[in-house]
Amino acid sequence: MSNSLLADAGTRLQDAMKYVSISEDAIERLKYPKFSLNVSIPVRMDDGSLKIFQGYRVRYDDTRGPGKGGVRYHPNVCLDEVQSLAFWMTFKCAVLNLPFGGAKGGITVNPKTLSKLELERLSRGYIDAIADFIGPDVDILAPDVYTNAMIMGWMMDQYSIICRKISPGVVTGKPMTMGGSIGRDEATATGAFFAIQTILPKFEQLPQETTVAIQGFGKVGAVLAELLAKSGYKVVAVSDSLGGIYAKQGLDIHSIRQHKLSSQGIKAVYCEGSVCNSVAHEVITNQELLALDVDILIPAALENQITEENVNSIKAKYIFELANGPTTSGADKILEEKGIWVFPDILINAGGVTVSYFEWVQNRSGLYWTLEEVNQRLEQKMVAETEQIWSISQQQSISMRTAAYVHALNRLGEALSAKGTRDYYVNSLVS
Ligand SMILES: NC(=O)C1=CN([C@@H]2O[C@H](COP(=O)(O)OP(=O)(O)OC[C@H]3O[C@@H](n4cnc5c(N)ncnc54)[C@H](OP(=O)(O)O)[C@@H]3O)[C@@H](O)[C@H]2O)C=CC1
Ligand SMILES: O=C(O)CCC(=O)C(=O)O
Repeated sequence: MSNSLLADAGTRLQDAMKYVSISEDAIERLKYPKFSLNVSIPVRMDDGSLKIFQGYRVRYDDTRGPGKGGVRYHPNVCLDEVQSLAFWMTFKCAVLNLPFGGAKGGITVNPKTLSKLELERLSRGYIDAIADFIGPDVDILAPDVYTNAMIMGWMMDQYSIICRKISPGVVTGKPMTMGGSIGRDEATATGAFFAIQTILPKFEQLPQETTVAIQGFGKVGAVLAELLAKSGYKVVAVSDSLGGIYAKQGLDIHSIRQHKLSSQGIKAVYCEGSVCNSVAHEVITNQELLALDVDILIPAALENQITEENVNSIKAKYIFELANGPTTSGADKILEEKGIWVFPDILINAGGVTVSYFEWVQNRSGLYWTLEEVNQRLEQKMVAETEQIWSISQQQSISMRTAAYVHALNRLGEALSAKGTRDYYVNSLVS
């Protein structure tokens, strides 16, 4: 592990290693991504010019099943970030005991500058470039930052065209009309809600006495904000890429969400409006939001938000990580010393991939479930794994993050050892 974000992610492995009895060979294997692909994607722009975009797909590990993970469109996407996101997917799928390994993809692009047709050509071009390396039994895609069901639909369609057969199982988070699962759009937030509702009673923290600040008001942050507000929590601050708003008495999340959703711009894909201009409230920066004196802080945007530089300003009692990798390992240690509880990404945001798994199962069986069935199964899994990680944390006197890695490592170690030694030397699924 030589580069920074992945190296930082890897320190979590080192911390957890002390509490598991799996082979050194298995740990050594898990320190490196199994397979990283970097592609150039040519796109004919609306003005007739040709633009080349950089795309990535990383399959970090596929010992427990096909690679699984989202695709991010963002100007800062790079190989190091995608490898780190794929690392986290590996442990997340093991935490939830899903029959998947970890993968992730991305394109370096500001998608808000593209027209809908350019976005479609880019998405189809990405699949053309990586088609040999993905598949329903190889590596399965899904949405992440600035990608959505519409984009997943284009990707699934392009893969089906290339394979000359309808292949819904290659992508999850699709539109319902193309084999998507009911409940997937809200699943990451719903899963986090189930985990929060399992954890807070252990601290005798009641919803109506709990203030919440949420950074990021997209597919996961906005939905969780609304779920929490509906259940009596006081959501006092929310933010997006342009800044945030704060109201001591609590925000009207439903109206703010409606404002954001109704602000789809002329490009007709991304919301151009910000929470900042949705209602008349005190406007704050993202840094100010992180430092608010609230009970719960929920980072739901990007990685590296709580760092050694700003950690001492954090006043929340509990941090629930809805984003992937929002807390650096250095900041984590300081939060622990300060007695702030951190509930880790690989557990808290795992509801999305769990319902992606349900979607993949439904695609394979051809039988589609009701929202009640999806949410019942999601709740069962989130509550069971949250309780198990809580027990490990209490029994071993370790943080919830280290406990989550211990839980995942035990499952990964078992699978690696069941495979024997060949897998340590041969990338069997990579031709
Ligand atoms: N979607 C999923 O199923 C899952 C997502 N996650 C993780 O959750 C996080 C959010 O993903 P998702 O909601 O899907 O993404 P979206 O693209 O739907 O939303 C991202 C949100 O973050 C905001 N944002 C972007 N940059 C910043 C910034 N620098 N500071 C503050 N806010 C910012 C965006 O603002 P604006 O609206 O102004 O663009 C937007 O509100 C990511 O870390 C992702 O990896 C984890 C598991 C599953
Ligand atoms: O639904 C999925 O497959 C993965 C979602 C994702 O990218 C994530 O959990 O970070």
